[in-house]
Amino acid sequence: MTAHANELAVAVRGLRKRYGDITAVDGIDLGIRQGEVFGLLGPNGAGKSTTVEILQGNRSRDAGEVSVLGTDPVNATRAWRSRVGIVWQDESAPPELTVGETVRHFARYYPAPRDPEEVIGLVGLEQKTGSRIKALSGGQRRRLDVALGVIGGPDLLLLDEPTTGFDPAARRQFWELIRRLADEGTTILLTTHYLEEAEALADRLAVIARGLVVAEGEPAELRDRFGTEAVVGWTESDGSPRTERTGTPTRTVAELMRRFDGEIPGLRVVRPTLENVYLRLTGQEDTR
Ligand SMILES: Nc1ncnc2c1ncn2[C@@H]1O[C@H](COP(=O)(O)OP(=O)(O)OP(=O)(O)O)[C@@H](O)[C@H]1O
Repeated sequence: MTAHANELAVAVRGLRKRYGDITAVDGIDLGIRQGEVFGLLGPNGAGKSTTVEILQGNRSRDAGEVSVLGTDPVNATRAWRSRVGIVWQDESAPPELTVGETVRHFARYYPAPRDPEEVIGLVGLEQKTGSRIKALSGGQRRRLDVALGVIGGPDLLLLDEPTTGFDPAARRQFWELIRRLADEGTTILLTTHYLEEAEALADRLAVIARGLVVAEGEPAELRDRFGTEAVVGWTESDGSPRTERTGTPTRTVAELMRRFDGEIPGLRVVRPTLENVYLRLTGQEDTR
């Protein structure tokens, strides 16, 4: 790949993957800078997991160039694997082991692991160090999975839908954990269905739909770029509600002011949220 690509933690160009007749990934380009939290956002079946599995070196691809920490995952070595943290859902650890035993056990797989007690503290499980895995709640179990993903001291952490099934409080606690890891300088790629999650965590995000990146940028930038239209609503003299989608809401309101000669009945101006933008980009917009 080019010299520029070497500065990126993850560089993907023209990635394609088919499963029989299904095109899961249809030519994806991605560039993830070192130290950033990058969100891969998209609806079910968009191709997020397939992409992450290819980056992990756990799935073959049909076409495209992929560089993860300067290496093609197809040529993954043990040394490379120790630099890429993967958070598995329900890492297979014996349920009879305690949290402390499990983290210390996994640390032995790595050449330069982090301190197990420090990692347990990082994920907020210090009160549970002596608890058996089978006694953990779902959210605590997920924190343990993250602890096992970072115990090797990775430069890059890959998280595939880390908070699916969490209640809102657990999700917020998990976000804090991700921010703490990001503050330490770990590059993080996370996939999510939740726009709120991508907005809360990601420095930049790519929206993917039908195996393609349909938009990429900072959350605020995407809102500005795709969300310039506003909906102006008002009530006509006969009481019927009206709405108009417009790129120049001020002009629309000025015209209405002239028409109503002052106060406009039921006036509202609604700017699209990032959620509206996302739904439009992924083709799920309610067009009523
Ligand atoms: N092992 C597989 N064999 C056949 N088809 C697959 C396989 N894995 C994924 N697919 C299909 O590829 C497409 C993309 O799936 P993928 O899991 O990558 O999407 P996703 O964005 O992660 O979706 P979700 O959010 O539902 O996990 C889907 O149509 C899916 O059904």
